[in-house]
Amino acid sequence: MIDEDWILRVDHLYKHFGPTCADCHQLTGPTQGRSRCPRCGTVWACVDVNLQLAKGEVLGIVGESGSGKSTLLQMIHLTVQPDRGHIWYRADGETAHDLTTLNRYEARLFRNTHLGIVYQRPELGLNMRFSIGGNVAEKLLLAEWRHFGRIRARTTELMVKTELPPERIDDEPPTFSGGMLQRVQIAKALASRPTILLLDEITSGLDVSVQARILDLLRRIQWEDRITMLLVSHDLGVVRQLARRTIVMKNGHIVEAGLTDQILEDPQHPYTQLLVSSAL
Ligand SMILES: Nc1ncnc2c1ncn2[C@@H]1O[C@H](COP(=O)(O)OP(=O)(O)OP(=O)(O)O)[C@@H](O)[C@H]1O
Repeated sequence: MIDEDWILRVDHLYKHFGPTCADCHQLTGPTQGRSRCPRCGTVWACVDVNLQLAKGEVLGIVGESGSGKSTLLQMIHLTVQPDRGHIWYRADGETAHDLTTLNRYEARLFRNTHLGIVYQRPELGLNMRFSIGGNVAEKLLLAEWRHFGRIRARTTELMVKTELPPERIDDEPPTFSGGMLQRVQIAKALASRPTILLLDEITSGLDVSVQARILDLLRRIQWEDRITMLLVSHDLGVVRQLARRTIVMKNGHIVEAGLTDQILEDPQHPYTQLLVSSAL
């Protein structure tokens, strides 16, 4: 990737949960095979994480449960505050802004305008008591859309785009199937035309055929809208279908990064070799 091409850049990002002690760094990490310090109990969820996202690219993040993928995504989503490090965002032709310096109001507006997120569990991304129209409206109101007619028209447009029946605009999420709920989440995430879409294990737990249709949909959206995506999964098989580049996380650290095809063909780190052999 050309260095000047990035829209999002994460520099030396750290996040821990716990009191920390003098031995934390020696006792945790991929070499030790643990994120939790056995002396003080602190979990090192992300340690010195660096990455760049080019405009319009899909970057995969793979790693086992607890490797720090969701924490990284939440820091980029500005819902978890990093301990240190920077998250730079740069829109077309603009100067870069460090998102970690935004106050709560600015962060919320940025999140609702420029970012969309889809979770594995629909109840995290949707208000289950609001209709589909209400859920999309919630996101648009937070992005400072005010016109009821425009909000309603945008919702119908998004339902068509995500292959949901528009006549179900007033139905509530519990009446939809698992695959449809992921489409509703995608529709809501795309509502304000964000520049970056964050996807956290969104096909885990779905039937293979339903999973394939969701991945097809994302591929089409990425193609049509040129939207930048960060795709988190424990499954290299899912990531390979969408992401040209992939980073591999283990115990809070990035242990390998590169072109997905190259990682699959010639994994360098022993943990990646294990991931690849189990994905084949
Ligand atoms: N709020 C929190 N308080 C304490 N520990 C946390 C908190 N959030 C995350 N952790 C810990 O940080 C580590 C990384 O968690 P994270 O959810 O980012 O991993 P993950 O790779 O996304 O795994 P999973 O796919 O299971 O969610 C885990 O050990 C987790 O228990």
